[in-house]
Amino acid sequence: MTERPSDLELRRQQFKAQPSTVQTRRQQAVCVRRACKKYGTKSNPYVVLDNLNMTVPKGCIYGLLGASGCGKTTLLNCIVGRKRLNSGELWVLGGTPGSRGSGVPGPRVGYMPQEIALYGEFTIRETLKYFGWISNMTTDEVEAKVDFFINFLMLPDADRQVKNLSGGQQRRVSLAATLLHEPELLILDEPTVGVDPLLRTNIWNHLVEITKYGRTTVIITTHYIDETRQAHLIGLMRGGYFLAEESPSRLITQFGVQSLEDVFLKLSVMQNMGKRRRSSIAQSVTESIHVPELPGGAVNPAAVLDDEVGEISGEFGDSVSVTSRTGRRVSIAPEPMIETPEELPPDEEPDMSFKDYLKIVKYNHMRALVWKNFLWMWRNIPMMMFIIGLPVGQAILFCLSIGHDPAGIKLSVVNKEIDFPNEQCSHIDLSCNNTKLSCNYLDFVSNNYSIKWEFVESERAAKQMVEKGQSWAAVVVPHNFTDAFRNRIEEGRDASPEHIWASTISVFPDKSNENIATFLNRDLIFAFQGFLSTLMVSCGWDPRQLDLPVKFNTPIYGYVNPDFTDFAAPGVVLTIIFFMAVALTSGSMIMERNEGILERSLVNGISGTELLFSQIITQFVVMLGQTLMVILVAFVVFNLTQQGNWATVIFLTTTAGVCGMCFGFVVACICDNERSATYLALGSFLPIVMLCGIIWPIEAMNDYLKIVSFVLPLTQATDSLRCILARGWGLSNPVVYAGFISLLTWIVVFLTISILVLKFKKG
Ligand SMILES: Nc1ncnc2c1ncn2[C@@H]1O[C@H](COP(=O)(O)OP(=O)(O)OP(=O)(O)O)[C@@H](O)[C@H]1O
Repeated sequence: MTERPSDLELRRQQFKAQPSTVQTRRQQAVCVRRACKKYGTKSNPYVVLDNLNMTVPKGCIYGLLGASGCGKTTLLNCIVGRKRLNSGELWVLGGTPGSRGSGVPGPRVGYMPQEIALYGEFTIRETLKYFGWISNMTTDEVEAKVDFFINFLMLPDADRQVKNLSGGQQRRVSLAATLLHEPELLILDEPTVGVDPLLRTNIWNHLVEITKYGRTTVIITTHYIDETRQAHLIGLMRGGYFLAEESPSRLITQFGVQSLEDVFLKLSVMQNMGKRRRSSIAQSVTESIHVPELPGGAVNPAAVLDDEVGEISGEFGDSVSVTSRTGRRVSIAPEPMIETPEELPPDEEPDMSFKDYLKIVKYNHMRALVWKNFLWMWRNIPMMMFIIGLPVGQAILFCLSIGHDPAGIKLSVVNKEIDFPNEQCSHIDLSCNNTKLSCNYLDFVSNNYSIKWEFVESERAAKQMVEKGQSWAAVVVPHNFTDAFRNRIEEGRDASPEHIWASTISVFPDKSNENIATFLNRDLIFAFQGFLSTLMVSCGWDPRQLDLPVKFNTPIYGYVNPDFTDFAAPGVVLTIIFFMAVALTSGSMIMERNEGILERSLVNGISGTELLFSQIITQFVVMLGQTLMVILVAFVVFNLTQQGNWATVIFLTTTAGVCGMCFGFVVACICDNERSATYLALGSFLPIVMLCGIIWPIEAMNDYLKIVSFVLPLTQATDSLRCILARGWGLSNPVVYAGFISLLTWIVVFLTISILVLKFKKG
C-alpha cells in the first residue's frame, strides 16, 4: 500500500529519539542492539564493533559515516547476513538475517559491495541479466530496465564488456546491478567513489526518489561526509560505535556549525576528551566546544564530561552507552514508556510446506548460475583450451616418459678372448664350431636389448669407467671362455671348477640406480638364455635341456613382458583427472570469492548448495571433456592396455573427477586465499600418489599405512580401473564396484563438509 507523503513526513520527524520495544525495533528496516564484533584470536582480539546500537527506520536514507577502517563494511556485512556478530541483536526487515523466510540474504536486499564484484568478461547487459535472473526477474523485465540505467548512470553501450570500462563506470554498473530488482533494503558501500559531482547528484536524487513512498530503505556509506546532507539520518561511527545517529540538519543546527564534517570533528574531540577522563580537560572542553543540548538523550554532555563517566560511546536517538571510570559500561537510555520484555519473542518464521523443505535449489538461481558459468567459459576460450589441454599434455608426458625400458645403457667390456684393440668382434660366426662365443653373446645382447658396449683393454680400465660414472657395469670375459664353456656343457655334472670359473662372464655393476641395475640384470641373463638357445640349435642339441626347470607359460592376464606404464596408467589417469578437478574448482571458487562476486551472489539469495550444484554442472562438462581427451590419448593414441568396457572406464574416471571437484569445494570453503588452497591441494597430492598404490603396489606398504591407504579416495578406484583395463573385469566384479563405492562415499563426505562449512563459516 502506498503511503501518502504527508504521512511519511510526519513519520520521518519521528526518526529522532524514541523509546523502543523489541516489537518496535523489529518494525524498523534495520535495528542493531549491543552489537559486538571482533577479529583476530581470543588472546589477541581486535574489536571492530563495540556495543554498537543502530536504528534505521523504514523508508529512510541512512548515511553511515566514519573514517576508513572504523568498521562500516563489517557492520554492513553483518546486516546482510554475511558475517555474524559475536554478541548483540540484529533485526533486518523484521527478521534475523539468515533465518528461514527472512528474505535476508535474498531478493529483499540489494547490496553493492566496495569492490567492483562483477565479471569483467561480461557485457553490461549480461551483468544485469545475471543479477536480474537471480532476483527472479524475467529477461524482458531486465531488458526494459537496461536502457534506463544506461541513461541514468551515463553508461556506455550496454554491449561493452565490463573489463573495458573505466573504474568509475564499473562502479556504476555495480550500482545498476544493485538497484535493478528494486529491493526493499538497499545497502550501498561507497557507491559514489570515482563518480563525478553531476552524476553523484543524480544518484542521490534517485535515492531520494525511490525512498519517497517509504517502500525502500537505503543505507549508504561514503567518505564524502557532506554528500549525506540529503540523507534522512546519519550515523557517525568511530571506535566501534556511533558518536551520533541523527538527521543531518538537526546535527548542524544543534552544533552550530557549517558542515557535517565539523560535527564529526567536534564529536570526535568530545570522544577523545572523554577517553582521557580528566576533569580538567572536561573543563576546557566545556569552554572551547559548544556541546548542544539534545533532547531525548541523544548525547548527554554530562555523560561526556562528568568526572564519573569517562567515555561516551553512545548514539543519538535510542540509547547512549558510556563507560564509567571503573570500566563498567552503562547505558543511558531515554525513559522507556513501555517496559521492554526480558525475553525476546521468537523470530517470525513463515509456514513452510514439506515441498519447500525439499526444494534445496531454486530454478531461477540455478539457471542464472549455470548460464553465468558457461558464459564465463565461452568468453575465456583460450583459458578453457588450456584447461582441457593441460591434462592431455600431462597424459602425453606420462605415456612418453614413464614405464619404458631404459635405452642405450652403456657397459665397459673387456673381452679377453680377443686381442683388443688389434682384434674386434666384427665377424659373427653363427656355426656350432665358432671359437669366439663371447662375441656371439655380446652381439646377441646389443641386437636384442638396448645396451651399448664400449670395449676397453683391461679389467682395471673397465672398472674405472664405472667408478667415473661413464658406464653402468664392467663386463669381463675370461681368456678361454669358448673352450671352457663347451667343456662345461659336455662335462655336465662332472664339470671341473676351472672350466666353470673360465666359462663365467663377470659383471661389476653400478647398482646406485635400482631401476637401471634391474633392467641390466634382466637383459644380460635373458640375452644369455637367448644366445645359448641359438647355439644349441646350431649344434643340433635340444635347447630345452639347458632351460630353467621353472617355466612361465602364457599369462592368464597381462603380457609376457609387462610394462610399468600399464601398471601406473590407471592411477596416473585418475590422479590427473582428480587433481585437475580440485585445482579448477577450488581456483574458480576462490577467485569469485576474492573478487567479491561470490559474496554478492550470496547476498542476493544464492545459497551455498546452489553454488555447489551449479559448479558441479559446469565443471562436470569440463571434466568430461578432459576425461575423454585423456582416455583417447592414453588408450587410443598411445595404445596402453585396455581390455575392459569403455563405458565403465569413462564412468569410473568421471566419478573420480566429480570426487576431485567435491574435494575442490572443501579446499575452497576451508581456505581463505589461493596460497593456502595451493598448500592444501599440494599437501594432499603427494600422500595420495604415494599411498593409493599408484606408483608402487600396496602389498609392499607398511601394515599401518595399508589401513590408511584402504580408505583414501583413489586406492580402491585405482585398483578397480587397473582390473578393468588389464583384466577386462566388469561392474559386477567386487573389486570393480568397490572403486565406485569408495568414490561415491567420498563425494558424499566432501559435499557434506562443504555445505556445513559454507553454512557455518561466516565472519
Ligand atoms: N576478516 C578480517 N580479519 C581481520 N581484520 C579485519 C577483517 N575484516 C576487516 N578487518 C579489520 O577491521 C577493521 C574494519 O574494517 P572495515 O572493512 O569494516 O572498515 P571500513 O570502515 O569499511 O573501512 P573503509 O571505509 O576503508 O572501507 C579494519 O581495521 C580492518 O583491517
